[in-house]
Amino acid sequence: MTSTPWDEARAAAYRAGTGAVRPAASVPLPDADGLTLASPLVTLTDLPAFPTSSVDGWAVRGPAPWRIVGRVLAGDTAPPLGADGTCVEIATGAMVPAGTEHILRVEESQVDGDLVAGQPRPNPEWRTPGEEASRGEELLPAGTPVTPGVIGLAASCGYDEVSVRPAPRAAVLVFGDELLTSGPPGVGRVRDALGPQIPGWLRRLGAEVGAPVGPVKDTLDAHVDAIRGAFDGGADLVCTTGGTMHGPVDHLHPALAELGASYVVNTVEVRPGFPMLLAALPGGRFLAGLPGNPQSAVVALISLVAPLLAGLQGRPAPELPSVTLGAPIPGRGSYTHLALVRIDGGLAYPVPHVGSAMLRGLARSAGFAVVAPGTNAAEGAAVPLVPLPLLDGERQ
Ligand SMILES: Nc1nc2c(c(=O)[nH]1)N[C@H]1C(S)=C(S)[C@@H](COP(=O)(O)OP(=O)(O)OC[C@H]3O[C@@H](n4cnc5c(N)ncnc54)[C@H](O)[C@@H]3O)O[C@H]1N2
Ligand code: MOO
Repeated sequence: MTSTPWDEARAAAYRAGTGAVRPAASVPLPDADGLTLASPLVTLTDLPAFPTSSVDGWAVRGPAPWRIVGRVLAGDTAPPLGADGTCVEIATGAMVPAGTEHILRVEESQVDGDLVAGQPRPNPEWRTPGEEASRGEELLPAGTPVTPGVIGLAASCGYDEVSVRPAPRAAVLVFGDELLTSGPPGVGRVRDALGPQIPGWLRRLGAEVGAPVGPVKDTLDAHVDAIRGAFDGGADLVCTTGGTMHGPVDHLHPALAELGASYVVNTVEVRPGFPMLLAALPGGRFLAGLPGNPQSAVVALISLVAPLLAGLQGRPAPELPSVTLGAPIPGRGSYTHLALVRIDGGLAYPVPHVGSAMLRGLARSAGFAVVAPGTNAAEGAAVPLVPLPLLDGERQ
């Protein structure tokens, strides 16, 4: 068993994902929210597609006063303004007639019978075709996550459907006979803190996830059956929790052998979370083995599953922003140390209650500061941050 350095493990997980990127599919615009562009978004028309009035007023030609010869509303096709000394009433969003020299705002005009007078502003009060983008121009690259803003942009430049990478389908299997699924923990028994938690993280990383399954009985047969069942149910990725070590009832490794899996990563030189693994199964499917200790499971999720899912969705590899530490964080010898931090006044501070079996520190953290192997990070040092995949507003 060769352990992989943490940054190499992240890169290997991303490569594995890109090698099995989800096939592109065309979906109606409203269904694309949260998915990923499979091809660049190229505008199908000039934006705007026609000269468009920015104001309500009068489209005028030649010197004042102008005789009113018509009216053009948004949606109309405007006939040309043929003669000097004429104007048409024009609405915001309406097509500007050819021959228009100025648009005079209604509130800055004087109307007397069928004559209009006033001083137009010097700058054009309309948008010219192609001002925002020219037909055929690339607006967004492939790999862009589709947000409501992207959907709006696609609609404005003519799309009914977009080509996207569908969400990877993930399943969560919880291992551990000691786990309770309701009520308070008691003697020898702990509450399952991963089944209720992991699906939410996976969704924030772009996966589609059903209800967690488990606790799966601590036998090899039950493990193999549960994993097979999850893949047969259509999962591209199965996340298991617990059983990653080689204790008397840790059956994950033997189950992987029985299923013909090959390791992408088998243990990582990181603390906490080192027994994490990522395995590839035939057909471009994956199993992520998250350690049973709850914080370690989340470390595995952000270390291996996040880059894998980015690759499967055709997204760029997640980049790590840099943070400045407000307090020192010791290293963990030859391992990468991922230390939970909260951000306060622009500085990152380690939080208490960060044992690998604990979630109290994690629940109030923004992410993990990365302390490189063989180093200690001093107060004021700039280090990479692996953000927890929180939504805006969830980060404290
Ligand atoms: N001899 C050694 N033993 C262990 C080592 C080691 O190096 N040598 N490493 C420890 C580390 S590090 C971790 S992490 C764990 C990983 O163990 P497993 O992935 O095999 O997980 P389990 O043994 O099933 O459980 C570990 C721990 O976590 C609790 N647990 C499990 N699942 C859940 C859950 N869904 N919700 C809440 N808590 C859970 C479980 O009760 C155990 O306390 O191995 C160490 N051992
Ligand atoms: O991965 Mo274990 O301590 O690293 O929880």
